[in-house]
Amino acid sequence: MLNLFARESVSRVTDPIGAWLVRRGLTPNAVTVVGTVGTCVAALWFFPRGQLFVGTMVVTLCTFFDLIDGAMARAVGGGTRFGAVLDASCDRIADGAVFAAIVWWAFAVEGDQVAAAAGLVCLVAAQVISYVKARAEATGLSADGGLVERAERLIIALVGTGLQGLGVPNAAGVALWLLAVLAVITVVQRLVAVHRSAR
Ligand SMILES: CCCCCCCC/C=C\CCCCCCCC(=O)OC[C@H](COP(=O)(O)O[C@@H]1[C@H](O)[C@H](OP(=O)(O)O)[C@@H](O)[C@H](O)[C@H]1O)OC(=O)CCCCCCC/C=C\CCCCCCCC
Ligand SMILES: Nc1ccn([C@@H]2O[C@H](COP(=O)(O)O)[C@@H](O)[C@H]2O)c(=O)n1
Ligand SMILES: [Mg+2]
Ligand SMILES: [Mg+2]
Repeated sequence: MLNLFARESVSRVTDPIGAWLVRRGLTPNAVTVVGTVGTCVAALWFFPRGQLFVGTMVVTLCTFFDLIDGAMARAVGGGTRFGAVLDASCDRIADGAVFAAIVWWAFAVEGDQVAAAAGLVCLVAAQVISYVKARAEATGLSADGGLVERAERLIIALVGTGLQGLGVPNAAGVALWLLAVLAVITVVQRLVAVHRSAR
């Protein structure tokens, strides 16, 4: 949804930043890798220590690199095929680290097995949502869209951890269960889209 409706407005902010970074000599691939490493290190450092609010802020900042790398690619004339694969692969690594760190927090710090279970569903469903699209595209089919694409998934999870970090009880658990349900629905939506596209 955000991919459809927010991308243009976000690009108005990110495109000038991307063009400026390119002029400074940075490459899209470097920004993709730095953002991914930053996201992984921040999530795996802060969340398992129970530092949810600061962790949410740093992870959020690092995920913005993913909006900038595409803007830089556009500034250099559309990017490369390797860059597109690197970007999508790094997204999967970052998503894995974010949800693994939240599951770790829920299980080891909170002792909340119900939230940890929801986090595991989110972890697997997030990977499958993207895999269905990638596999469909590799076969010449399409499977775009769905209720929770990557931006929505990150926003729901990070609002949950951010609010929990501010002291709102069960915010992360509620966000994880909501996201788990929406993510499973999205897997089904993408499979239906592939089926339609195959016909
Ligand atoms: C009181 C509590 C406080 C809590 C505060 C925290 C709240 C958290 C709030 C926001 C966090 C937002 C993080 C969102 C980051 C979004 C990054 C992102 O993933 O963008 C997605 C997309 C770019 O996608 P890519 O092409 O790089 O990746 C594709 C994606 O991985 C697909 O995955 P799938 O959906 O299939 O699972 C793959 O299939 C595909 O292969 C792959 O290419 O960009 C967009 O969708 C554009 C719209 C994003 C809208 C984000 C809204 C963020 C809100 C504000 C942005 C303001 C911009 C300012 C930028 C400043 C930069 C310095
Ligand atoms: N290192 C990179 C990163 C991205 N690209 C290109 O940008 C597209 C993604 O743009 P977003 O605005 O959605 O982030 C991606 O599909 C590539 O075409 C790149 O070339 N190198
Ligand atoms: Mg990107
Ligand atoms: Mg990306």
